[in-house]
Amino acid sequence: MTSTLTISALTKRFGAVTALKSVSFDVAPAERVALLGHNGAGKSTLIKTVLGLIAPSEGAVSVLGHKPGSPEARRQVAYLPENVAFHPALTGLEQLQHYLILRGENPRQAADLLARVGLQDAAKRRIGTYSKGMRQRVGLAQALIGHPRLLVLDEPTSGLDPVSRRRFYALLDELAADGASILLSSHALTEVEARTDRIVILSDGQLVSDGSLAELRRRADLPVALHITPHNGYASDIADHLPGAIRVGNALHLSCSQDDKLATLARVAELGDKVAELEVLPPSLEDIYSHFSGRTGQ
Ligand SMILES: Nc1ncnc2c1ncn2[C@@H]1O[C@H](COP(=O)(O)OP(=O)(O)OP(=O)(O)O)[C@@H](O)[C@H]1O
Repeated sequence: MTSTLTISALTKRFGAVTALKSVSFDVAPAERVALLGHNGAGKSTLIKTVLGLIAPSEGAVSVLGHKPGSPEARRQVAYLPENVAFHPALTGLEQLQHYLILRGENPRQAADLLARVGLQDAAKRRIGTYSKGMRQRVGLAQALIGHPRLLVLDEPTSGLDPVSRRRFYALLDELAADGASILLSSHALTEVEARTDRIVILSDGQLVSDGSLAELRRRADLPVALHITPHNGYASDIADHLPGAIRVGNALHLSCSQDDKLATLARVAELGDKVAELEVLPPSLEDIYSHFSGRTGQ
């Protein structure tokens, strides 16, 4: 199947700064790909290159076989920036009609587009009265003009509440089901985990990981944590039976590699009634992200 987006050995330098270092990946039709990375990792630079706003220093980008920024590519790509700005005095309907006219499309589509993003009831209200989530949805409605094959979304849900985020991703799911590809940048692995098919992680301009969350989890091979709550008086017995267990309050904490998980659980099972409760905690998404991005706390 022909890729919607192909990025081949893309390098971008700004003077002495190399913002992207030989980055390669594809986005297939109907695929939802999250682009993650710390501040300055190169996400915006990559997005700008895909949109044709800046040229690669080396390597190539192809959007449905076209050069980014070419009229053919622009017709098929839509972009939603992190902070969308609209004219506050225009209604949602007027703003959309204006964009449709600029794109040479029939302005009558405005009401349908607004309904698609759930803004039908607010269509005739001034955008100045919209919440951030509503403005973001106007942005998405604008991005839907002309049935783009690739949607490029730069931190589309930053500042949105959990319900608005869920609605936003539900709409992206519909678009992907219609065959559109989605490339969205984010800082939050937790947020994109269930909503994207693949996660690409950039770190200092390099692609450090590319795969589904399950693949990243396997590749990271981070330890599993076990939290054991002993029945009264058995903490010492359990600690003796499980070398490496550390007492934390009333519980005992233990960690083991993925490969040792079953053997460790078998050791815990040997303790029988001495154990009141057992919790098995796989590595968190943040742990996985930190592992690949080489950073913590982001
Ligand atoms: N026009 C420019 N001139 C010089 N350096 C730049 C330019 N644009 C980006 N850079 C540098 O390139 C690197 C990557 O920046 P970029 O904006 O792509 O990161 P990012 O991952 O989008 O970060 P953030 O999450 O903070 O938006 C940074 O070191 C940045 O300072």
